[in-house]
Amino acid sequence: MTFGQRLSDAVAKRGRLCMGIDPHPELLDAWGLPADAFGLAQFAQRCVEAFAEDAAVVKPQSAFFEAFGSAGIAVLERTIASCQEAGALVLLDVKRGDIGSTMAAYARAYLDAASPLAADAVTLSPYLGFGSLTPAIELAEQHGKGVFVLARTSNPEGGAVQLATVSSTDGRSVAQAVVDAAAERNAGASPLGDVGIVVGATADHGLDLSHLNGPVLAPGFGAQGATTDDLTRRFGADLAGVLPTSSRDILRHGPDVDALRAASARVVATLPGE
Ligand SMILES: O=C(O)c1cc(=O)[nH]c(=O)n1[C@@H]1O[C@H](COP(=O)(O)O)[C@@H](O)[C@H]1O
Repeated sequence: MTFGQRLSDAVAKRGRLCMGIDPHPELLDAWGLPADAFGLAQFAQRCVEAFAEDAAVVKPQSAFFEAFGSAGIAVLERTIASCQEAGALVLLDVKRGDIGSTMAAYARAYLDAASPLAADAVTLSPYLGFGSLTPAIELAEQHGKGVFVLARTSNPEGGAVQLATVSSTDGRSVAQAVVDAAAERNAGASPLGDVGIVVGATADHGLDLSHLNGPVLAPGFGAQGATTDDLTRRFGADLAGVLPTSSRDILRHGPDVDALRAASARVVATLPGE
Protein backbone atom coordinates (compact mmCIF):
# COMPACT_ATOMS: atom_id res chain seq x y z
CA MET A 1 0.00 0.00 0.00
CA THR A 2 1.28 3.49 -0.79
CA PHE A 3 2.08 6.04 1.90
CA GLY A 4 -0.63 8.33 0.51
CA GLN A 5 -3.19 5.55 0.99
CA ARG A 6 -1.91 4.64 4.48
CA LEU A 7 -1.98 8.30 5.53
CA SER A 8 -5.51 8.86 4.19
CA ASP A 9 -6.76 5.75 6.03
CA ALA A 10 -5.01 6.78 9.27
CA VAL A 11 -6.39 10.33 9.16
CA ALA A 12 -9.91 9.03 8.42
CA LYS A 13 -9.70 6.79 11.53
CA ARG A 14 -7.64 8.90 13.92
CA GLY A 15 -7.97 12.54 12.83
CA ARG A 16 -5.55 15.00 11.30
CA LEU A 17 -3.57 16.40 14.26
CA CYS A 18 0.11 15.40 14.08
CA MET A 19 1.60 15.09 17.55
CA GLY A 20 5.17 16.36 17.86
CA ILE A 21 7.61 14.67 20.24
CA ASP A 22 10.16 17.41 20.90
CA PRO A 23 12.10 16.66 24.12
CA HIS A 24 13.42 20.19 24.68
CA PRO A 25 15.83 20.47 27.66
CA GLU A 26 13.37 22.95 29.24
CA LEU A 27 10.56 20.40 29.00
CA LEU A 28 12.69 17.61 30.53
CA ASP A 29 13.34 19.99 33.42
CA ALA A 30 9.67 21.00 33.72
CA TRP A 31 8.69 17.30 33.77
CA GLY A 32 11.15 16.70 36.64
CA LEU A 33 13.38 14.51 34.45
CA PRO A 34 17.19 14.50 34.35
CA ALA A 35 18.93 15.97 31.29
CA ASP A 36 20.36 12.63 30.19
CA ALA A 37 19.42 9.61 28.08
CA PHE A 38 17.38 8.15 30.96
CA GLY A 39 15.32 11.35 31.19
CA LEU A 40 14.93 11.36 27.41
CA ALA A 41 13.68 7.75 27.45
CA GLN A 42 11.12 8.54 30.18
CA PHE A 43 9.92 11.59 28.26
CA ALA A 44 9.57 9.65 25.00
CA GLN A 45 7.79 6.75 26.72
CA ARG A 46 5.18 9.11 28.20
CA CYS A 47 4.61 10.64 24.77
CA VAL A 48 4.16 7.17 23.25
CA GLU A 49 1.61 6.29 25.96
CA ALA A 50 -0.23 9.60 25.55
CA PHE A 51 -0.37 9.88 21.75
CA ALA A 52 0.52 6.75 19.79
CA GLU A 53 -2.79 4.91 20.33
CA ASP A 54 -4.86 7.88 19.13
CA ALA A 55 -2.90 10.05 16.69
CA ALA A 56 -2.68 9.24 12.99
CA VAL A 57 0.81 10.72 12.80
CA VAL A 58 3.47 11.24 15.46
CA LYS A 59 6.50 13.40 14.65
CA PRO A 60 9.64 12.88 16.75
CA GLN A 61 12.15 15.70 16.28
CA SER A 62 15.47 13.91 15.73
CA ALA A 63 17.68 16.79 16.94
CA PHE A 64 16.56 16.41 20.56
CA PHE A 65 17.47 12.70 20.48
CA GLU A 66 20.77 13.20 18.60
CA ALA A 67 21.83 15.64 21.34
CA PHE A 68 22.34 12.62 23.63
CA GLY A 69 24.61 10.78 21.17
CA SER A 70 24.30 7.05 20.56
CA ALA A 71 22.16 6.56 23.69
CA GLY A 72 19.73 9.19 22.35
CA ILE A 73 19.59 7.50 18.95
CA ALA A 74 18.79 4.20 20.71
CA VAL A 75 15.87 5.96 22.43
CA LEU A 76 14.74 7.31 19.05
CA GLU A 77 14.82 3.79 17.55
CA ARG A 78 12.66 2.47 20.39
CA THR A 79 10.29 5.45 20.16
CA ILE A 80 9.75 4.94 16.42
CA ALA A 81 9.09 1.22 16.91
CA SER A 82 6.73 1.76 19.87
CA CYS A 83 4.67 4.37 18.02
CA GLN A 84 4.35 2.07 15.01
CA GLU A 85 3.36 -0.88 17.21
CA ALA A 86 0.58 1.29 18.66
CA GLY A 87 -0.68 1.99 15.14
CA ALA A 88 0.61 5.53 14.54
CA LEU A 89 2.51 6.55 11.42
CA VAL A 90 5.89 8.02 12.33
CA LEU A 91 7.04 11.14 10.51
CA LEU A 92 10.67 11.50 11.55
CA ASP A 93 11.62 15.18 11.52
CA VAL A 94 15.24 15.20 10.29
CA LYS A 95 15.07 17.85 7.51
CA ARG A 96 17.70 16.12 5.43
CA GLY A 97 18.92 17.36 2.04
CA ASP A 98 22.22 16.53 0.29
CA ILE A 99 23.77 15.75 -3.08
CA GLY A 100 22.01 12.82 -4.72
CA SER A 101 24.45 10.01 -3.80
CA THR A 102 24.58 11.06 -0.12
CA MET A 103 20.83 11.59 -0.18
CA ALA A 104 20.53 7.92 -1.13
CA ALA A 105 22.41 7.00 2.07
CA TYR A 106 20.14 9.19 4.21
CA ALA A 107 17.18 7.56 2.50
CA ARG A 108 18.47 4.09 3.40
CA ALA A 109 18.89 5.21 7.01
CA TYR A 110 15.31 6.45 7.44
CA LEU A 111 13.14 4.92 4.71
CA ASP A 112 14.49 1.42 4.03
CA ALA A 113 12.22 -0.95 5.94
CA ALA A 114 15.34 -2.92 7.04
CA SER A 115 16.95 0.07 8.81
CA PRO A 116 16.73 0.25 12.63
CA LEU A 117 15.68 3.91 12.24
CA ALA A 118 13.04 3.28 9.56
CA ALA A 119 10.12 5.67 9.92
CA ASP A 120 7.00 5.98 7.75
CA ALA A 121 8.05 9.37 6.37
CA VAL A 122 10.74 12.02 6.82
CA THR A 123 11.04 15.75 6.41
CA LEU A 124 13.43 16.83 3.62
CA SER A 125 15.02 20.14 2.65
CA PRO A 126 15.00 20.87 -1.12
CA TYR A 127 17.56 23.66 -1.06
CA LEU A 128 20.24 21.61 -2.85
CA GLY A 129 17.70 21.40 -5.65
CA PHE A 130 14.44 19.43 -5.63
CA GLY A 131 16.02 16.89 -8.02
CA SER A 132 18.67 15.99 -5.40
CA LEU A 133 15.84 14.44 -3.36
CA THR A 134 14.98 11.90 -6.09
CA PRO A 135 16.79 8.93 -4.43
CA ALA A 136 14.79 9.50 -1.22
CA ILE A 137 11.49 9.89 -3.04
CA GLU A 138 12.13 6.74 -5.09
CA LEU A 139 13.15 4.66 -2.06
CA ALA A 140 10.14 5.97 -0.12
CA GLU A 141 7.82 4.89 -2.94
CA GLN A 142 9.42 1.42 -3.11
CA HIS A 143 8.83 0.88 0.62
CA GLY A 144 5.34 2.40 0.89
CA LYS A 145 6.73 5.44 2.70
CA GLY A 146 6.54 9.17 2.22
CA VAL A 147 8.45 12.45 2.36
CA PHE A 148 7.50 15.98 3.40
CA VAL A 149 9.52 18.61 1.54
CA LEU A 150 10.01 22.07 3.05
CA ALA A 151 8.27 24.67 0.87
CA ARG A 152 7.37 27.68 3.04
CA THR A 153 8.60 27.22 6.60
CA SER A 154 7.08 28.69 9.74
CA ASN A 155 10.16 30.66 10.85
CA PRO A 156 10.41 34.39 10.04
CA GLU A 157 13.80 33.97 8.26
CA GLY A 158 12.45 31.48 5.68
CA GLY A 159 10.99 34.10 3.33
CA ALA A 160 14.41 35.44 2.30
CA VAL A 161 15.05 32.22 0.35
CA GLN A 162 11.58 30.78 -0.18
CA LEU A 163 9.90 33.94 -1.52
CA ALA A 164 12.72 34.75 -3.96
CA THR A 165 11.78 34.32 -7.61
CA VAL A 166 13.24 31.31 -9.39
CA SER A 167 14.71 33.28 -12.31
CA SER A 168 14.05 36.29 -14.53
CA THR A 169 12.21 34.04 -16.99
CA ASP A 170 10.34 32.02 -14.34
CA GLY A 171 8.52 34.44 -12.07
CA ARG A 172 7.39 31.79 -9.57
CA SER A 173 8.61 31.88 -5.98
CA VAL A 174 11.08 29.20 -4.89
CA ALA A 175 8.38 27.87 -2.55
CA GLN A 176 5.87 27.60 -5.41
CA ALA A 177 8.47 25.77 -7.53
CA VAL A 178 8.85 23.24 -4.67
CA VAL A 179 5.07 22.78 -4.55
CA ASP A 180 4.93 22.33 -8.34
CA ALA A 181 7.78 19.77 -8.30
CA ALA A 182 5.97 17.81 -5.57
CA ALA A 183 2.72 18.04 -7.60
CA GLU A 184 4.50 16.58 -10.62
CA ARG A 185 5.58 13.54 -8.56
CA ASN A 186 2.04 13.12 -7.19
CA ALA A 187 0.19 13.45 -10.50
CA GLY A 188 -2.38 10.68 -10.98
CA ALA A 189 -1.98 9.17 -7.49
CA SER A 190 -5.13 8.27 -5.58
CA PRO A 191 -6.25 9.16 -2.94
CA LEU A 192 -3.02 11.17 -2.31
CA GLY A 193 0.56 11.07 -3.56
CA ASP A 194 3.54 10.18 -1.37
CA VAL A 195 5.27 13.56 -1.65
CA GLY A 196 3.99 15.95 0.97
CA ILE A 197 5.12 19.50 1.54
CA VAL A 198 5.66 21.62 4.64
CA VAL A 199 3.91 24.99 4.79
CA GLY A 200 3.93 26.89 8.08
CA ALA A 201 0.61 28.06 9.50
CA THR A 202 2.21 31.21 10.91
CA ALA A 203 1.96 33.47 7.81
CA ASP A 204 -0.11 33.80 4.62
CA HIS A 205 1.69 31.48 2.23
CA GLY A 206 0.37 32.86 -1.08
CA LEU A 207 0.93 29.46 -2.71
CA ASP A 208 -1.26 27.68 -5.24
CA LEU A 209 -1.72 24.24 -3.65
CA SER A 210 -4.69 23.26 -5.85
CA HIS A 211 -2.77 20.71 -7.98
CA LEU A 212 -0.53 19.27 -5.19
CA ASN A 213 -2.46 16.02 -4.73
CA GLY A 214 -0.39 15.34 -1.62
CA PRO A 215 -0.42 16.03 2.11
CA VAL A 216 0.58 19.35 3.69
CA LEU A 217 2.28 19.41 7.09
CA ALA A 218 1.40 22.70 8.81
CA PRO A 219 3.73 23.51 11.73
CA GLY A 220 3.61 26.70 13.75
CA PHE A 221 0.23 25.78 15.20
CA GLY A 222 0.15 26.45 18.95
CA ALA A 223 3.50 27.51 20.44
CA GLN A 224 4.52 29.60 17.41
CA GLY A 225 1.22 31.48 17.51
CA ALA A 226 -0.94 30.08 14.70
CA THR A 227 -4.55 29.35 15.69
CA THR A 228 -7.30 27.17 14.21
CA ASP A 229 -8.70 30.29 12.51
CA ASP A 230 -5.30 30.88 10.90
CA LEU A 231 -5.28 27.28 9.68
CA THR A 232 -8.70 27.47 8.04
CA ARG A 233 -8.01 30.92 6.58
CA ARG A 234 -4.75 29.69 5.05
CA PHE A 235 -5.68 26.15 4.01
CA GLY A 236 -9.47 26.20 3.50
CA ALA A 237 -12.43 25.56 5.78
CA ASP A 238 -12.18 21.74 5.65
CA LEU A 239 -8.34 21.55 5.87
CA ALA A 240 -8.38 18.84 3.18
CA GLY A 241 -5.00 17.06 3.07
CA VAL A 242 -3.60 19.29 5.83
CA LEU A 243 -1.92 17.92 8.96
CA PRO A 244 -1.56 20.64 11.58
CA THR A 245 1.29 19.72 13.92
CA SER A 246 1.83 20.85 17.49
CA SER A 247 4.60 20.06 19.96
CA ARG A 248 5.34 22.42 22.89
CA ASP A 249 1.79 23.73 23.28
CA ILE A 250 0.64 20.20 24.17
CA LEU A 251 3.85 18.85 25.75
CA ARG A 252 3.86 21.64 28.36
CA HIS A 253 0.90 19.84 30.00
CA GLY A 254 3.09 16.82 30.92
CA PRO A 255 4.43 14.74 32.52
CA ASP A 256 1.05 13.23 33.46
CA VAL A 257 -0.09 10.99 30.58
CA ASP A 258 -3.79 11.74 31.13
CA ALA A 259 -3.09 15.48 31.17
CA LEU A 260 -1.16 15.14 27.87
CA ARG A 261 -4.04 13.17 26.35
CA ALA A 262 -6.55 15.77 27.56
CA ALA A 263 -4.45 18.61 26.12
CA SER A 264 -4.25 16.96 22.70
CA ALA A 265 -8.00 16.16 22.79
CA ARG A 266 -8.74 19.83 23.52
CA VAL A 267 -6.72 20.86 20.45
CA VAL A 268 -8.33 18.17 18.27
CA ALA A 269 -11.78 19.47 19.30
CA THR A 270 -10.96 22.90 17.82
CA LEU A 271 -10.20 21.49 14.36
CA PRO A 272 -12.97 21.45 11.74
CA GLY A 273 -14.66 18.08 11.19
CA GLU A 274 -13.03 16.36 14.21
O1 LIG B 1 9.29 20.31 9.41
C1 LIG B 1 8.80 20.70 10.49
O2 LIG B 1 8.21 19.93 11.20
C2 LIG B 1 8.88 22.13 10.80
C3 LIG B 1 8.91 23.00 9.72
C4 LIG B 1 8.70 24.37 9.93
O3 LIG B 1 8.59 25.16 9.00
N1 LIG B 1 8.55 24.82 11.22
C5 LIG B 1 8.60 23.98 12.30
O4 LIG B 1 8.42 24.46 13.43
N2 LIG B 1 8.84 22.64 12.11
C6 LIG B 1 9.00 21.73 13.26
O5 LIG B 1 7.75 21.61 13.93
C7 LIG B 1 7.94 21.57 15.37
C8 LIG B 1 7.23 22.77 15.96
O6 LIG B 1 7.24 22.70 17.35
P1 LIG B 1 6.30 23.63 18.26
O7 LIG B 1 6.57 25.04 17.83
O8 LIG B 1 6.77 23.34 19.64
O9 LIG B 1 4.87 23.21 18.00
C9 LIG B 1 9.45 21.57 15.60
O10 LIG B 1 9.89 20.22 15.68
C10 LIG B 1 10.01 22.19 14.33
O11 LIG B 1 11.32 21.73 14.00
